[in-house]
Amino acid sequence: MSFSVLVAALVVVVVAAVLLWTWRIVKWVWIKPKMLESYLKRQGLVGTPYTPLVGDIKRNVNMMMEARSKPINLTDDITPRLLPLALKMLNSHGKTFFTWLGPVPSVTIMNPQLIKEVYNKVYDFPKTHTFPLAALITDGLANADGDKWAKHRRIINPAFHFEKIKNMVPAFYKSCNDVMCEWEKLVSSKGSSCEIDVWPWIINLTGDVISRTAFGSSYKEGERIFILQKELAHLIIQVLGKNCIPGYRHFPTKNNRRIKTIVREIQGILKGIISNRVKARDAGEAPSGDVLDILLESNSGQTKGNELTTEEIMEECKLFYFAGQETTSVLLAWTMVLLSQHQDWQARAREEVMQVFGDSNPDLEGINQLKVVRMIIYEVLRLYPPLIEMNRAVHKEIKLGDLTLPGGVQVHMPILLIHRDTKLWGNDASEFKPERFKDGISKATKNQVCFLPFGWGPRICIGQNFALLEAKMAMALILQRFSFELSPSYVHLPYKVFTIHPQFGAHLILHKL
Ligand code: HEM
Repeated sequence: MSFSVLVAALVVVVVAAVLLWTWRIVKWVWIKPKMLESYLKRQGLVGTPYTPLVGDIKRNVNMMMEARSKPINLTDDITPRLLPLALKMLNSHGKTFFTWLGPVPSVTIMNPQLIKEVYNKVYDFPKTHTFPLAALITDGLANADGDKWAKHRRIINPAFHFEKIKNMVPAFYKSCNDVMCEWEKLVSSKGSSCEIDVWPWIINLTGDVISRTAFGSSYKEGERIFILQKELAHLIIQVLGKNCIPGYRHFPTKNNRRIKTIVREIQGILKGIISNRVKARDAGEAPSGDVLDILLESNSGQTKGNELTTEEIMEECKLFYFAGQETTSVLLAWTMVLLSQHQDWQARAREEVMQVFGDSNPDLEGINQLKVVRMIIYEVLRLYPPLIEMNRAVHKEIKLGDLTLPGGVQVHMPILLIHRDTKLWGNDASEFKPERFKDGISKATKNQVCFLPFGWGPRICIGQNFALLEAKMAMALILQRFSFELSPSYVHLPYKVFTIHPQFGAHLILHKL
């Protein structure tokens, strides 16, 4: 073959490859989104106009930035700050519409019947995997789908049975009590009251609880994971904004390099903890009853080939840190802020705690009797759900109520808007009224699927009993020892990181009782 023929062949191959890639990109960025858009519009659905590649990401960020630039009062509606685009669409087009997550149409639903269907059909509506980087902290059960999810859930379930969690109450007490003692020292150093930003303390408290309950005897190594996970989450949030730049997470930037180093270090620590535990089990040493032990026990009871690998157990342990710590800390922070604002409810909750425990240490039996505290926690979860929205993917055409959803779209459930929907909760939906939960969740919701702080259906939060017990223990101890109010320096700025954080902390004035 002559040289010129070789060059011509090469040129043909290169041109074909360029054409193929151009076609793929055009299809991804324009043809497919427009086909999906007309499919949805033919069914009468209204949506935002499609902007190639970025969709509504930029619009949403701009709206959020604008909302964030204006300070709000504690009594103001927080939804325009947190879900501005969904709220605007809801107000102008009703409860079902679509917006764009990049080139993917995201169909918002708020009807409890449809929501129930989506949550129940876990195989038809899997997780979305929109942000691959987020999987570095939330992989494992929360990110798995289909049979893999079912297998992991079956093996992990025993670790979160109430029977097991109740044995962790002393660990909850220890972590909460340590923080109370530190607050007492701070308050005493200033007389009988003192301003404290309780937010960082609460983050450490919940991290400490997970280190103790998940890794018991390996608590110190667990603490190091907690510190690294915190840094990792912070770095990932910075990179998420650049998600629409293809391959950005692989660029050798300072952030990306640090992310890789942290991931390696966490994996090294976890591998060490797990292999030491496996050795201890093999040597017949008594298990310590922490989450890891129960998980290993459940795993060893599986038939050959059905167990989780060490890598999979490591992923689950990482997830417990993030899922358990991030969510419970925001629940506690908003509970303290709202009880500072609603002093009448703070007094009622304290009265109940004092009636049940007096000056004694809170225990499981007493915690189960705390009805007012439970009502307050539910109401905080309704008004400030740590996860304000949830998404599911649609891979192949499926009916959902009267809609037919094509493969390639997503379903979006705006939990925060559903929790404040006056049609579902009454005209006082935006008010803090814990009494709506006095006869339990089913009465408050009139048996509709509209109270979703922990999700719903087979994938409902595996750690909800754990979180509620921990939150009640923390609140019982706080109410027993302190009264609290908002400090003049408190600025009410709820903003979304993964969950809703108090942007400038939670500055409260604590009075020693
Ligand atoms: C106030 C505290 C908490 C809240 C509000 C919360 C919320 C949620 C929600 C909404 C989901 C479902 C997500 C979805 O369907 O897409 C979920 C799942 C999950 N949560 Fe929680 N969570 C909390 C505490 C915890 C704790 C303490 C743990 C563990 C220590 C935990 C572990 C998990 C796991 C592993 C999943 C995935 C379950 C599955 O997909 O089968 N969570 N959580």
